[in-house]
Amino acid sequence: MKILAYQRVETPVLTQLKEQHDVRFFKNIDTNSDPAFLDFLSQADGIIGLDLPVNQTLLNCAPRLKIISNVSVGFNNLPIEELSRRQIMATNTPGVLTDTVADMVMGLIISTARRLPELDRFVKDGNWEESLDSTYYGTDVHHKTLGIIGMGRIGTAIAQRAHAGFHMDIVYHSRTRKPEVEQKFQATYASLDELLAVSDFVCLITPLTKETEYMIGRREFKLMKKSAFFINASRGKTVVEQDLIAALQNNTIAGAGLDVYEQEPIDPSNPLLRMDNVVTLPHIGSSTYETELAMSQLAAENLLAGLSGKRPKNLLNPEVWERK
Ligand SMILES: NC(=O)C1=CN([C@@H]2O[C@H](COP(=O)(O)OP(=O)(O)OC[C@H]3O[C@@H](n4cnc5c(N)ncnc54)[C@H](OP(=O)(O)O)[C@@H]3O)[C@@H](O)[C@H]2O)C=CC1
Ligand SMILES: O=CC(=O)O
Repeated sequence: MKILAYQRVETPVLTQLKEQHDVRFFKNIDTNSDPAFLDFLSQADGIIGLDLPVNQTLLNCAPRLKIISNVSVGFNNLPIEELSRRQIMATNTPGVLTDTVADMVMGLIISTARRLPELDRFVKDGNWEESLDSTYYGTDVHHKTLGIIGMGRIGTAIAQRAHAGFHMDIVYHSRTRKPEVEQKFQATYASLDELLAVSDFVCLITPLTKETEYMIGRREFKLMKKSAFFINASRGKTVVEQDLIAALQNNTIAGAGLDVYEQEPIDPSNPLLRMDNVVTLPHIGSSTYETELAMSQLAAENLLAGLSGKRPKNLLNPEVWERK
């Protein structure tokens, strides 16, 4: 089988795949014009990789394609209906990254509230010359109210940490109520507007879909407390980034902790990069040695199952399988 690997597949997994199949790895290329990529795509039976922007044009260049296996839980890069129409399977990697991403979100909350990166820079720049005054104080995290938008796998793992470790009050908004989460973590369900109004930390961790695209903008920032911190680990396009920048510039909210952006990698001229009250991470929610390896392994299992006529464990479009 010919397998196209894109952007991120961990080396041990790539090596294993290469033992059985004809595998080509592509990184940092233009998927619209790179001749070697387009040539291999025209023969590819399967694709494995991170965030390949899949559209009609790309699919028209891939007549043999049977499966696209994302090395991520998010799959907003895949046009699922179009893939189904073409009888191409799509898979993702849910679960194996849940705890790692939740840990990172707690890190973002604490870093933002306690100003850790800013104060780290302060010390390293040689500015710590006397005992610090209130200019450098942070904000408590423990016993505050955490609003989680998107109470799925990762949202639940964040709630567990915040409840058990930090004694936070959990308020959440999701498409459906989660009785188990409410009972286990004493979480309260709220409308989006209610959540925004009561939360000290607003944490966004939904998938990017037609419904969640730009769900947080000027109106929503205005509903938040002036002292609130906004944390986004979902996808950049769930937020109107210009409105976030304005909310931070106008002190509509107190700060933000971000792992995702409208444009990734972020443009160096983006004003978010020059704000001390904003912690900016380079989309590293799942990026630990253990978890990236587990994601690549799961993605490879999904890919190999699909290519050998078995039902992949994490099939996103079961209709393709049912029509076989
Ligand atoms: N920064 C990073 O590195 C990472 C980011 N992510 C992002 O996190 C997302 C969530 O992952 P995961 O928790 O595993 O996914 P899940 O599918 O388990 O959870 C998603 C949750 O979002 C809720 N949701 C969906 N649409 C809406 C909506 N319109 N309004 C409110 N809530 C909504 C769902 O509600 P319901 O249960 O009611 O359907 C569900 O509870 C990924 O899709 C990805 O975009 C993931 C991993 C790493
Ligand atoms: O952003 C990462 C993912 O797994 O989704």
